[in-house]
Amino acid sequence: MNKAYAYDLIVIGSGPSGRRAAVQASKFGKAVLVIERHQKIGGVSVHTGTIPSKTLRETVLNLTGWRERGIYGFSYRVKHHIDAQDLGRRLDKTLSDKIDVLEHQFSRNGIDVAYGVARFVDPHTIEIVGEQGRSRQVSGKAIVIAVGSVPHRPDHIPFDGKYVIDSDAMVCLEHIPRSLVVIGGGVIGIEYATIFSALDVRVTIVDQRDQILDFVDREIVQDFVQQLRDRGVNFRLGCTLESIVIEDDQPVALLEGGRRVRGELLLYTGGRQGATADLNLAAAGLSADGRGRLKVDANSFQTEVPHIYATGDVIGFPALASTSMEQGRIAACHACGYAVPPAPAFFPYGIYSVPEISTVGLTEEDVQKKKMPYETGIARFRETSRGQIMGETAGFLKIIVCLETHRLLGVHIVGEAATELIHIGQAVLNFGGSFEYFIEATFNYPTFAEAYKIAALDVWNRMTPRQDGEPPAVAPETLAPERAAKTD
Ligand SMILES: Cc1cc2nc3c(=O)[nH]c(=O)nc-3n(C[C@H](O)[C@H](O)[C@H](O)COP(=O)(O)OP(=O)(O)OC[C@H]3O[C@@H](n4cnc5c(N)ncnc54)[C@H](O)[C@@H]3O)c2cc1C
Ligand SMILES: NC(=O)c1ccc[n+]([C@@H]2O[C@H](COP(=O)([O-])OP(=O)(O)OC[C@H]3O[C@@H](n4cnc5c(N)ncnc54)[C@H](O)[C@@H]3O)[C@@H](O)[C@H]2O)c1
Repeated sequence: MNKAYAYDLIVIGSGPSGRRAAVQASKFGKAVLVIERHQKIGGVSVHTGTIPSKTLRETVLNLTGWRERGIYGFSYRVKHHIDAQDLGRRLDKTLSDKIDVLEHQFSRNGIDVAYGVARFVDPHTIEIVGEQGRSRQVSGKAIVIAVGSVPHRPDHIPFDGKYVIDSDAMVCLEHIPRSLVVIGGGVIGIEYATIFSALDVRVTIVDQRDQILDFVDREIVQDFVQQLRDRGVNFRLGCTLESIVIEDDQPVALLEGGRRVRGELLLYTGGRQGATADLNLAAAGLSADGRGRLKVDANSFQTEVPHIYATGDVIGFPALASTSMEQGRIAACHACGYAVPPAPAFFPYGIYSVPEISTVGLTEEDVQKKKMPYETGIARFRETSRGQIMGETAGFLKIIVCLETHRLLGVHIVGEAATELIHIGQAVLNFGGSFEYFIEATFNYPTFAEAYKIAALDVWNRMTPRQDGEPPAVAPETLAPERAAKTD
């Protein structure tokens, strides 16, 4: 242990990034303290965000029999009357198992945990204010701020926990509403909207933008939106929420231009903000932006005060549990004097809507903007044997390929297992591989992964000279030399 300070590393926050930072530093033999304001470790990810929402999704898919409807018809149900208690039961078990694993991880790695609100006294000293206002001070050679984020709650939204709620309240609903209005078609809004639509709840999604999920490839979003419209989800896009009133025991969203949208419950998911309000950042020589976020060096995650790092949601984009964990690990390595390379260029997005969406690399819109010569290949899941066995009637995988180098530029998937499948594309992309890898490699059969081969063949067929005199869809000079030779 460093003599001048009580701890080598103090981590504020026990979410994914704080946990990774703490465990990494303890593996280097450092004395580590994690400070957590809640009574259980885990962060947003475990208590109100990632794990609860994904558990809820899995419960809904299982109890409704959603995955079997392609085979047995749309009226197929595993359980006919699903109530909030049915949803809560699995959630309680998953969360208590998860917390147990995390607590054991901390104790076997010798990580100290202090429960209370952390605030800076000076750049190396933190006061921990516990229950009943009891406080103590600790000092650390290095500090990681991993305080995460909280839902953005604008003043004009009348949150009351009954008619108008934010995403934190979605994990403890006492009953399932018959209709739901979701304000905000970002990832959180879309995930909950589609999970509740799978429960036969009437859902309306309102967003001020003309399109939802604007960072996702348009062809994927168009297919996704069409699937949702087909099952009765309503969209009010390009509509800004002005205010909310309660009429006849129901919330009514009043939209710019006079439109009204009514439902039994209104979920507001208009973004999140960094949870820095209680940190007394000025005492550490730091300040946050208007949304509570901190600025860091993109490679080391150091703030302007070099021994203080910030990781996870508190630094803003991309604000994912997956990327937050990596940031925490890299920051701890840097703080402990261990050089690690920066994270690979492309990370995946997994949107756990019903159906799933996952994406890595450039979208078709990106390559068009960059004026790169490209070709796309598509595989429908219903064309894969695994898809047929599982009754998949929708969903597809799209690859984008550079015509000059044949390198894979992007992979975009909507449908079952998208969030797992994406990692095959991610590996090829980050290793700089060409799409021919998918053609030459042998895949397990039957699998959804076969879709990569089908999509790659789709590209290949369009690039390959035909023997019936018809020109190929893509000029032959775009073929790599060794490929052109093979087709002679
Ligand atoms: C509904 C929802 C679904 C999501 N789904 C996904 C998903 O499927 N996949 C994905 O990758 N990401 C998902 N996310 C995002 C993911 O949860 C976050 O990116 C992740 O939790 C951020 O981790 P973090 O370590 O930055 O902080 P957090 O998980 O936010 O944890 C921060 C911790 O710091 C503590 N803290 C704050 N201030 C103080 C203080 N002053 N003193 C002491 N402790 C403090 C908090 O109590 C909290 O426990 C989802 C988020 C939400 C809200
Ligand atoms: N699966 C995942 O990876 C996952 C899941 C959930 C959350 N997250 C993370 O959580 C973060 C927050 O997600 P989010 O969905 O709350 O925020 P967001 O910022 O992504 O989306 C908010 C949406 O609300 C709309 N909006 C805001 N105010 C509005 C108004 N007054 N009227 C109409 N529309 C309005 C915005 O146009 C935007 O589309 C994201 O950054 C995401 O990375 C990730």
